[in-house]
Order: sequence, then C-alpha cells, then structure tokens
Amino acid sequence: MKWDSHYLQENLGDSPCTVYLSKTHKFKYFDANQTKKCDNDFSPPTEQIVMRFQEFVKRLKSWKEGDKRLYMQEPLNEKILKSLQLVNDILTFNWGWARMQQKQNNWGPLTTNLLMISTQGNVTPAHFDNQHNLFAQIYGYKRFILFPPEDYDKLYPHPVWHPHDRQSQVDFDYPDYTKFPKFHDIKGHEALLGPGDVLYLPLYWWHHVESLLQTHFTISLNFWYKAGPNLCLSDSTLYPLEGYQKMAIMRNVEKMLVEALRDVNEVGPLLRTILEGRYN
Ligand SMILES: O=C(O)CCC(=O)C(=O)O
Ligand SMILES: [Fe+2]
Repeated sequence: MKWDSHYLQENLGDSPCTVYLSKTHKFKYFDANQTKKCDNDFSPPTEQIVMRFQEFVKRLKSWKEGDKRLYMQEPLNEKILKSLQLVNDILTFNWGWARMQQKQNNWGPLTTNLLMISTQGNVTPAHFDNQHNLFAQIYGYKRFILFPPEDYDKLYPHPVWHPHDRQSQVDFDYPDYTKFPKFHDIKGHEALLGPGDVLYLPLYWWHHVESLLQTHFTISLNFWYKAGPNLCLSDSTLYPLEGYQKMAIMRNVEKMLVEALRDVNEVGPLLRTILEGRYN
C-alpha cells in the first residue's frame, strides 16, 4: 500500500515504460502484429510510446482534462526492476495465499503481471483474456462491469484474426442495436475496487473497466495465470461443457478456418454454408 506515485518514481526512476495515449477516454486494446490482415482498413485507436518512468509521472501530475489521456501499462519484471526495495516489497506479497488459490482452483503457472497507471476517467472497453487474473487495486478506485463467458453472443467479439481479437465490437457509450440486437439483453455484475482490494477474474470472463474520478489517477497491479488442464478436453471432462470451454472450441474452429482458407474473407461464407438450411 506504500506504492504511491512518489515511491514508485523513486524506485522505477529512469526505467523505460510503455505508455498509451488516447484522444478519447477509451483505451481499446489492439494487437499491432495483426493489423496487416485488415487490408489497411484499421486505424489504431491509441498511440503507444515509451518514456522514462519519472517522465511519465511528471506528465501524469500536470495532466488536465482536455489533454490526451495517459495509460501506463508495463510488466514488473527483471527488465525494469532495478531497485532492491521494490524487489523486497514484491517478496512480501502474500504469495502463500496466491499459491493456495492457484492450487485449489487448478490454475496453471503465473506467467506475467502488469503495473497500470491511468488518468482518471480512462476506460478499458469490454474484452476477455486467455488467462486467470488476480487484479489488485493499489491507489484510487476502479469500476468493473463483468459478464460471464456465456454472454459471448450478446457482446459480439471481433473475429479472432482481427487486431481487436477478444474485444467486444459494441461501443458501450453508443450501442448500435441494429447491428448488435442481443446487447439489449445484457446484464452485468458490478465490482467497485478500492485500495487493498483484489478481484479474481476467471479466464474468458468479460470485463469493462473504468478509472473513477475520486483521485487524479489510479494505480493497479494484476497477476495472470495460465489456464489449467480443464481447458483441454479429455476422458475426464465433465459434460455438458461449461461456457468457457465452448468459447475455447469456437475460437479454435475459427482459427483453424483462417489458417486453412488463408483468406479471412472466406471464413464467413464457409461458416454460413455449414449452417444455413441445416443447423438454423
Ligand atoms: O484496469 C484496466 O484498465 C484493465 C485491466 C484488465 O483488462 C486486466 O487486468 O485484464
Ligand atoms: Fe483484461
């Protein structure tokens, strides 16, 4: 809880960190490696820059409404951790508790983490991740709206080959109900996180996240764990399958078609041929 901006500035100092800039309050994630598949049809919604941490904190402190919004997102690993003090802090985390959760709930190994520092009012639009997440709030407040994997059809994710893979196509501020009629039926779970709170976000659970306005900026740190063995179907799999398992199947079918057809424009027509007059 002592990780305020001053303490982090002292301890992360001149380490380089990744900062996203946005002209709107939305920071919709995209995979830069996937943009070529879109026939130049894709314009990145945010700009990614690298700056020294102390430079970022300076910009954060002088940020005001109307400026480009800032969102620093950088894994805390040996590349950026040069201060013994921060390493010691990390060693004092309640790893025993985290390991117990990992074991009891059959998660795979801890893969990475992300330190997030966001100007107030920033929004990470609805998406899901491929890993389990222990999300710790350190400073300021965040509002999560959560939806289970079963709401896949109501949230209309972009195709798997798209730079916005795993993100909902629905703009929560101005939903297009003609294109996305099932969004009418959606109901989320709300979670308000303050300093000291940890939220468990199961893999494939949808989340929309807002940094609230109580503080000028917010600080969070998450921990991602790989899926456990129950994501693979085996002799011991229990039926009927659960929502997240069906989601994995759908994603794999889609990925296989993209790979086999080598043309993303052929995926839709082929799926329609399988379906129309046969399964619908
Ligand atoms: O806090 C945010 O803005 C996004 C967090 C998120 O999507 C995650 O931890 O998976
Ligand atoms: Fe996420």
